[in-house]
Amino acid sequence: MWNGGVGVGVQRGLLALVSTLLLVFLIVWHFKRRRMVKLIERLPGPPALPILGNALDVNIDIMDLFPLGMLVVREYGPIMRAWLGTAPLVIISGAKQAETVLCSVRYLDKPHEYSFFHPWLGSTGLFVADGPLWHHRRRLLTPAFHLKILEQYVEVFTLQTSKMAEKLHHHVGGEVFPIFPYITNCTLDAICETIMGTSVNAQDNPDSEYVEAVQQIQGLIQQRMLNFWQHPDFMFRLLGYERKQTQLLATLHSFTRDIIARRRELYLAQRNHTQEGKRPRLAFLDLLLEYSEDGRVLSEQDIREEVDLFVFAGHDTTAAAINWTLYLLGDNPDIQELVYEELEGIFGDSTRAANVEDLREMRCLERCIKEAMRLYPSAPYIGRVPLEDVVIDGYTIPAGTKLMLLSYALHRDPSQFPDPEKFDPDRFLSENISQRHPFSYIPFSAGPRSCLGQKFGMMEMKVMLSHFLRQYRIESVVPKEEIKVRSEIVLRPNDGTLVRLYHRRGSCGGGDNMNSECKPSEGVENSTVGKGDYYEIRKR
Ligand code: HEM
Repeated sequence: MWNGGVGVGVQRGLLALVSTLLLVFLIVWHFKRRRMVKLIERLPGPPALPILGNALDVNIDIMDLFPLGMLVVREYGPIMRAWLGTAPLVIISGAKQAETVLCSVRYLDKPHEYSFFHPWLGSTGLFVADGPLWHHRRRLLTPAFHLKILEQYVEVFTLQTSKMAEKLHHHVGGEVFPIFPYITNCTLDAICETIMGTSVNAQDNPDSEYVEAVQQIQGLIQQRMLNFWQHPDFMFRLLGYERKQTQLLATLHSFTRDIIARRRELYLAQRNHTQEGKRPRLAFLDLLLEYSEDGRVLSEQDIREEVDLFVFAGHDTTAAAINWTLYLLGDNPDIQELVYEELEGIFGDSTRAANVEDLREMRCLERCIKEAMRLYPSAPYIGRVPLEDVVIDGYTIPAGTKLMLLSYALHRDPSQFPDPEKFDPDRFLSENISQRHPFSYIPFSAGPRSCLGQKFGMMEMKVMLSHFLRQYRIESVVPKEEIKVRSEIVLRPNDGTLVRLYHRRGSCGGGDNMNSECKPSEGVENSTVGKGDYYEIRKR
């Protein structure tokens, strides 16, 4: 009886202590956040629950997120707030507001979620690094994307598209099939060959360990970003995802390390060649090897991280943009005919491959690509975190607040793009561009941290699309109003984009024909890069 009385007393005492501590914690927390909450609450935004904020509103199907986003930004305007639990999120969907964020070097850091890429891409690589480290890497890597260097890649893009066209051959004639997986494997082959100088043969061998690991790691990171309960490391571990990630990383990293080792041997052999005055620069990796010769500028690990980054940043984004352009052309046969006429004007009856001069002539195709990236930007949102308080459109946003630039909504602003859902490539005629705010269209982001691979991507898309459209007529099966997109890091079609294909060249079969005559482009022939070196590398 007496003992029981003491036990109850101790329990009550403990409860009172814990409650007091919790109360003190909540009061301190509340006062610390008071200024931030006050500033954020000045922004328009939907009503939020205590603690949960708007978390329940966004706990919906991944396909419904962007339609919901469109509704809220139309209701609350180009700068608005939401609460993800107790954390504020400022959503920007106006050109003027986007300009303030993207143009300032003070707001360059990326949100915490980007750190989920660290195990794969490292924490010092260009895409994920912040501050002075990012500056240094950006300066170092920019020369690798000089037009003269990119021109030599036209040949790779052509060869890979020829392969894709050949594989699509058996679908011709009215069968409905999803085209997106073909495009993804094609761009993966192209990026690996241009960045690492090595073919991964994703098109011939889509089930290879490396190809599967590239797809799966992106899926893991993607789902971790979207599901906040997987954010803490211990939860990620507890749910078994970390083990899976470690397995995938073993495959990915050992593959890249092996490539680098083999390429280094080749590089050293070629360097000796150079001393005789014949040195080619072949792949992006060669430039990195050059920087690392004395081990001071880039370490072995730095090189691996950058190579992995460029494979990641350069293949899915381009695949998605090619996919959406094809989808929209298949949905707008009259515009597809205009593109085909343009290509006929450039190539006539010839089945030769495109060269750099041809690419410059493809103005109608370029407008279609740009319009497709307006409606379906490969990177539908861009994250930033200001390092100090910033004033955007008259609102003070406290340092550390997560900013989300929603390009998907920005590109549908009716004040900049009247009748925004309509596919109208003429919006990109120069007289129409000059009427718009320069930040109303940002598929490659903008400002100092914009996409480094923009020219590379544009060139690749033009080569691949022109090659494809000269051979095939495409018909989209699902009308645009019924299209569902997955609101992920890269904007993918939910159904793989269902299409039908028809030959352009009747019974002679464009695919085979064009393959047989596919020559290295003039750009490569005339460039300063040593002729035939590409093939030399591939044979080895
Ligand atoms: C259609 C194709 C592409 C699109 C739409 C695209 C879009 C973007 C966007 C929106 C960003 C900014 C991301 C952010 O700040 O969060 C970005 C960054 C980047 N992109 Fe691309 N990209 C494409 C192709 C490529 C290619 C082919 C490469 C490389 C070969 C590449 C390399 C990069 C790199 C390295 C960055 C980081 C730049 C930095 O932080 O300084 N991209 N891209």
